[in-house]
Amino acid sequence: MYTVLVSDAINAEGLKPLLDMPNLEIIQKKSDDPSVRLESIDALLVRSATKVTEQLLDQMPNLKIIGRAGVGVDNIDVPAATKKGIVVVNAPDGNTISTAEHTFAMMASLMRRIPQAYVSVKNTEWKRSTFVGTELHGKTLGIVGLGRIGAELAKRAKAFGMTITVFDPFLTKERAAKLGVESASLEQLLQSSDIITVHTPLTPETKGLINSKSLSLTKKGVYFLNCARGGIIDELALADYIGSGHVAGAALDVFELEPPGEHPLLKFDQVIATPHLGASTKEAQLNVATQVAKEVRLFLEDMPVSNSINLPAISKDLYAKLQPFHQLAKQMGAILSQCVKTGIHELSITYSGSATDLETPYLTKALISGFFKNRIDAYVNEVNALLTAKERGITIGEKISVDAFGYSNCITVTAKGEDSAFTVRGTYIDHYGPRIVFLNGFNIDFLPDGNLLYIQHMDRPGVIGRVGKILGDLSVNIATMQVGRKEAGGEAIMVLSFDNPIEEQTLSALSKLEDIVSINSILL
Ligand SMILES: NC(=O)c1ccc[n+]([C@@H]2O[C@H](COP(=O)([O-])OP(=O)(O)OC[C@H]3O[C@@H](n4cnc5c(N)ncnc54)[C@H](O)[C@@H]3O)[C@@H](O)[C@H]2O)c1
Ligand SMILES: O=C(O)CC[C@@H](O)C(=O)O
Repeated sequence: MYTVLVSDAINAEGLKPLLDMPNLEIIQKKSDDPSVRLESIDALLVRSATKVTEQLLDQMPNLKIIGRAGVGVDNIDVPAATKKGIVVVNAPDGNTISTAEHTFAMMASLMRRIPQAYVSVKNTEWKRSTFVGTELHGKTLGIVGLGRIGAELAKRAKAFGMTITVFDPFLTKERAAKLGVESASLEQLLQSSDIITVHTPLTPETKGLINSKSLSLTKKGVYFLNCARGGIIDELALADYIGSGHVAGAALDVFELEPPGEHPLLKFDQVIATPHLGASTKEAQLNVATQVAKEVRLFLEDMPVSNSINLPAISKDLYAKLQPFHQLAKQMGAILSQCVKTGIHELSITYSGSATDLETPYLTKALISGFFKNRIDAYVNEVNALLTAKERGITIGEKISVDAFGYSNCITVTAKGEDSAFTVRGTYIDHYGPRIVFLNGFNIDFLPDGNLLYIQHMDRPGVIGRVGKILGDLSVNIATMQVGRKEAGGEAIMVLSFDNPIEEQTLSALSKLEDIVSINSILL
């Protein structure tokens, strides 16, 4: 049974993928509502109002996924979520068109003074000469950040006969040419634009990107737009430049603090504003809610998600290929963890044969998460696997090799400690399944699943029989048994599988047997 908390106003129809899911309860309440049992929540769905802070996450130990019905995740402490292994997904393109259209509407309104004229007419005035505007045609629009929204805005502005200058450090020449925009430095953009609009995410690099210094480079009479995030344009600096008459006006959909209340910028008649409405259309809200609900459902059904902020994107087709190896890698990590009881400082993973064609970094993370699963008292998954290893001083090495030891593919992992090393090798055989084919120096062949016993013993007559007898005497049924040795009379291993977990008294009885070197119970 999963519990999903929807803590912002999210389109109800869009939640259908979750509403249709069996064994799932949806609670639609604010996260600070005292009736909400935060500790029981598995998934949290938000827009921009809920601030998903580390403190909130600390109260949600069961939380596995946060879905943001929108683009910007600046209201979510993503590093804190990542550290806790919580997947963060968003709906990156569901509101692109709506936000681009809103930005365009704001630009046209700003230049033609439509909001001011509207208020005047409503006040029974008819001041035609007061509201003389400026055409968009022939003007240079400077776009800072040419991602999804910036690009859609550029298309619309071009249709209105505007010249587009773009500053985006990640913009390639090919994409600029394809969109018919001119790529420029921020300085060039500031100096040449008649209207400047920002469409970057709010990050430590973009906070205050437009500040007093940048404003001093702009043309007198320039206009500014911010329909991305409050804070990308320094609000007080902008207010100074509007106050001095250098900046002719601004259109703002977003503020550093929302709602802005009595804000210095709102005192200017030449500033128009909307209450963060960029994505507020029926279409966008349905799109983002559906997109994020689908993602959360996929995740809860153990399927790959495509729009995660802190997990690599894996398509359904790719995951279908990856899934058997993903499971194998997790099991190998868990086997290693239960066989190696001492501290380790390195996990070295080698992919061979056709396994090298797979998304190996993802498999490495799965293997590490399997390794930590029963070893530490924290939730470790692909999201925080590397971070967890780093925090515990474990170096991760990933290699590829052509030598697949006679198999078509294999994954080999070695855990290295102070003066010991333990190696596990696994393969996936089509139409047969996953097999562990090498364990701590011994060739072997067993299915990594269920309740296993790994016994290291001396290769002497009667050992296997004695193990069988003890288990029989204790009414423990052996499901399968595989043996392996390096040389006659030397050390050997046996791996047994059982229908039920092995009890402590069975382990104790087996460990007292002659010629037994060590016994490990492995639960997968
Ligand atoms: N007002 C609203 O309701 C609303 C709606 C949707 C999105 N947004 C905001 O708009 C932002 C952009 O959305 P998007 O879907 O276009 O995102 P996007 O990721 O497609 O585009 C962001 C662009 O910014 C560029 N960029 C990043 N750092 C930069 C920097 N330092 N200088 C210049 N460019 C930089 C990136 O290269 C990218 O091309 C979102 O992050 C969100 O905060 C607001
Ligand atoms: O939830 C909203 O309406 C705002 C969404 C918007 O700011 C976004 O980043 O997608």
